[in-house]
Parts: sequence; C-alpha cells; structure tokens
Amino acid sequence: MSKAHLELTGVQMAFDTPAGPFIALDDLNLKIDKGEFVSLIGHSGCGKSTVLNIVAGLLKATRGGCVLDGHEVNEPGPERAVVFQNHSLMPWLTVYENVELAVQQVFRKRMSKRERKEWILHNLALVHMDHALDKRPGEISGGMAQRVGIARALAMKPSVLLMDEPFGALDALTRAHLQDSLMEIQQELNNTVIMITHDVDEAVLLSDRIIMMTNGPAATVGEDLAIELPRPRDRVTLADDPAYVRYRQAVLSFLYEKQRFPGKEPASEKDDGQQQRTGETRRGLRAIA
Ligand SMILES: Nc1ncnc2c1ncn2[C@@H]1O[C@H](COP(=O)(O)OP(=O)(O)OP(=O)(O)O)[C@@H](O)[C@H]1O
Repeated sequence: MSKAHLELTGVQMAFDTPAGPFIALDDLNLKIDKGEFVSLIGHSGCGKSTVLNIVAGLLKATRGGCVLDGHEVNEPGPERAVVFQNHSLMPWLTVYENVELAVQQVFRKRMSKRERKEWILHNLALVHMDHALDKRPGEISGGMAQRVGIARALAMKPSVLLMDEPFGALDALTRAHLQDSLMEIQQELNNTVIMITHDVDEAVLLSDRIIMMTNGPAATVGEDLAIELPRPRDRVTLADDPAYVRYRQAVLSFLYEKQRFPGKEPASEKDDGQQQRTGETRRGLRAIA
C-alpha cells in the first residue's frame, strides 16, 4: 500500500491515433504529500493536462497508475475536485445555486438543509463572493465566475484540488487577487493542490514544489524543485528576495535552455519565439502523424 497521499507510478499514456498509438507520457513517477501545493509546468503539449486528468480519474493510464490514500484511482470522485481555466458554471443557475448543486451531490445525506446553507455561504465568503448570491454567471465578471468555480470545488471538501490553469484567462490584477486568496484558503484548509500553470512567477509564489516536465512525446518529470520560501508569502517582498530569484531562474533555465528544443543545442536568444513555435508545430504534427 502506498504511503504517499498521492502517488503516480510508472505512468504511461498512449492515445490511439489513426497512425497508431501516440505515447504522450512515459514512465512518469510522482509522489505528493497531504497538504502539498504542487505546480506542473512545461511547454505546451508536454502532457500536463493528461497527468491532471489521470489523477482526476477522467483518463486511465495505459500502464502504471495513480493511488490516492492507498486506493487506486479508476474514476472521478468528489474527493478530487477539478477547476478548469474557464469556470464551467451552469449559466441558468445563480451563484448560490451553482455551489448548492455540488454541495447537494456530496453532502445531501450528511448535512441538514440548514447546515448545507451555512456551508455554501461560508465557501462563497471565503472567495469574497457572498455579495452576489443571486447573480447568474452572465451577470458577473470572469474573475468573479472563477472565484465561484473555486468556491464550488472547495465546498465539496476535496482532499485534492486539481486546477488546470485556473487563472489563465484573467487579467493580471484579478489573477494576483485570486492567487493571494488561494494561498490564504489553502493555508487554512490544508488541501493537497495540483495546479497546472504556464506562469513561472505564479508557480514559485504559490508552490511547495514545482514539477517541471520534459517535452513530449513520452514526457516525464524532468526536474522536481522544492520551493522553501516561508509562508505567508508576499509577492512584493519576494520580488527582491535572492532565494525567490534563484528559484525563478532555475525554472526559466529548465524551460528555455534545457527543454527549449529537444535534441538540439540551445539557439540564440533572438529566435526564441521561432524555436518555440517550431517545437510546438513539430509536436502537433507528431500528435496527428
Ligand atoms: N485524446 C487524445 N488523442 C490523441 N492525442 C492526444 C489526446 N489528448 C492529448 N493528446 C496529445 O498528448 C500530448 C499531451 O497533451 P496535453 O493536453 O496533456 O498537454 P498540455 O501540456 O496540457 O498542453 P497545454 O499546455 O497546451 O494545455 C499532446 O501532444 C496532445 O496532442
């Protein structure tokens, strides 16, 4: 039986394509402790969402697997809540009703009606959305809708919160506010969080550990970087902190020197964008080839 809270062992993921199997992930191993905040970072198409979907139980690894608290993950479950980049709220339900739907699913038998109501209000207050209970998703901003999505996920009391670029579609200020709220909430609740991000600063600011993935196909864990910065963390103070700067450089070096272009020497800084696009195009072509 696994001792880690969450453990991915020898994971291989092969997708069927018209040209035969496409090996997206190969021999990926990852152990995560309870309450850890882990970010997955890597170039576009390397397999981050595939990893998250395997943990969520939405995809089944072709080899190896995922064990959570000693039980193999074979299907989605309420103890693993997922927050996507676009909030995915029900447009015809109010803010309150959207969270209520999730709470009913999980706690209908375990909480009285009054307890459920208090719990819904508590979670919406956590993300500072208790002032808009009767609004529908179309009547609130993208950042507010994303807050409600996070409240809905937290209200399920998941032991693992899975976030696929949760702040990717938001403007910089809203993003900063939500990152701060997430840090506060996570400190209070001690959930395990796995978050996909493309933002190096976000990864360093929020994470206990950054998992850097190699380029696909057959992607795996390239580097595993523990972020030992004291909490609570303040973005303004950290900006000049030598340790923060070193962590940031380590991730940038992985992404733009070590993994920038598989099988080739790093090119000059000037054509970075071109290299990046070419790499992505190649991976895209391999995926459909
Ligand atoms: N259902 C599928 N069938 C075939 N190939 C797939 C399928 N799903 C994903 N892939 C391929 O697997 C690889 C990993 O995809 P994945 O979406 O996990 O990457 P990602 O790192 O999350 O990308 P991004 O950062 O762009 O969201 C890609 O090459 C993708 O084209």
